[in-house]
Amino acid sequence: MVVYYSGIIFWKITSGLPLKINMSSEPHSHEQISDDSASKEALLLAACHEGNAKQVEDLIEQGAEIFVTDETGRTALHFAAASGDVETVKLVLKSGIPWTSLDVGDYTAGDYAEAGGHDEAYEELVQAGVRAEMVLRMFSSDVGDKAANEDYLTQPVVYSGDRLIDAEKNGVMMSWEAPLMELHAKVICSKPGSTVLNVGFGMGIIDSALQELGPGRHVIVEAHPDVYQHMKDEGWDTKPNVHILFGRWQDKLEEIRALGPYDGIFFDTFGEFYKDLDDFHKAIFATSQSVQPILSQPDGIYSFFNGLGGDHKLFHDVYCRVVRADLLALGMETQFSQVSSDVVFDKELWKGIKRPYWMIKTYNLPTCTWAAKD
Ligand SMILES: C[S@@+](CC[C@H](N)C(=O)[O-])C[C@H]1O[C@@H](n2cnc3c(N)ncnc32)[C@H](O)[C@@H]1O
Repeated sequence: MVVYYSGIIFWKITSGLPLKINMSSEPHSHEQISDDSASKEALLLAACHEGNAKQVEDLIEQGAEIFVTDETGRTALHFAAASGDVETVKLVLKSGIPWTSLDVGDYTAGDYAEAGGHDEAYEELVQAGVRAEMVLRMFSSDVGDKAANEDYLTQPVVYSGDRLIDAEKNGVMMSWEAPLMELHAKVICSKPGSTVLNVGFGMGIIDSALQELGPGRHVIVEAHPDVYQHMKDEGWDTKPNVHILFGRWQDKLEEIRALGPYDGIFFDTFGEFYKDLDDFHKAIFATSQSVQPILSQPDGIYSFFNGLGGDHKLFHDVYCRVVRADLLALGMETQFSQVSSDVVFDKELWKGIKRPYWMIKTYNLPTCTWAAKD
């Protein structure tokens, strides 16, 4: 953890500007840049590093290319963020450098702002991210990526000690999440006898925690045949208060509804995208004169595994805002409780896993309740 968050990043920020500037492949190849313009780019990155917005503006006007990186992949945005000067950050963003830029060490501009203790610059980056995501969705397709989820569902998964992994060695679920799942269970099952719904069984960690809390009815939706078999091997199909719906939640909505409404709902699937999560929200919170929502009103509580943007804090912070705004549009208010997730910085934890899916020291546990009606 120390190396990831402070060691390398600190070295990078204090290392100053490397003498050599590498041009990114777009919009110009290396060969297209003359010596003269390359020195303008060096000045531009230096001005960003100093947080000198006026000089950055002048250099851009003089034709300095903004889409440059240094030899460690730092963009003008990384340098502007490191300076902490909000005007420079704004200017660089306005000039087109994406808020999602990563350097070769996989650091965002947000990491640089944070390492320097520049809260305002960090906030500017978050706001830029939220705006960009909101605009992007206006142009993106309205269809969730069914193919990716079906791909996952047709490949075998394996239970191996503290983890459930798919055919490509992605961690579908890992036991380090157990303390989080226990908290999620308490959030959605606040009293014995509750009717609860969990979408995605995985290792059954949240379902075991829910059972401890004595729900009256406990519905579990699971789509993977190997996971379903595992559930049966463990006797989940014979527990008196448990109903298993085997299939994709998208195909089980009628049965889900018939077994509800629910006092508590939890959602944690795999191989799905933000669009799928948003679709799930639309399905469970939708109200109309003829149809009651799947989550009971007014006291139902909803939560979900909040791994959104989980490999970069800046992406995660942006998506916490995006999901909160989307939920509010559906009549739900969201509170995030901060829970330490420091354990994920233990290198041993991710051994054998293709890609760590959570690399942030604080987990934002969402509790969503119906917003009061005026
Ligand atoms: C991350 S795991 C859930 C872990 C669980 N929260 C626990 O405590 O162990 C995700 C589960 O969702 C299942 N899944 C993936 N896509 C699904 C879908 N469309 N509908 C229902 N289940 C799905 C996966 O097979 C997997 O078992």
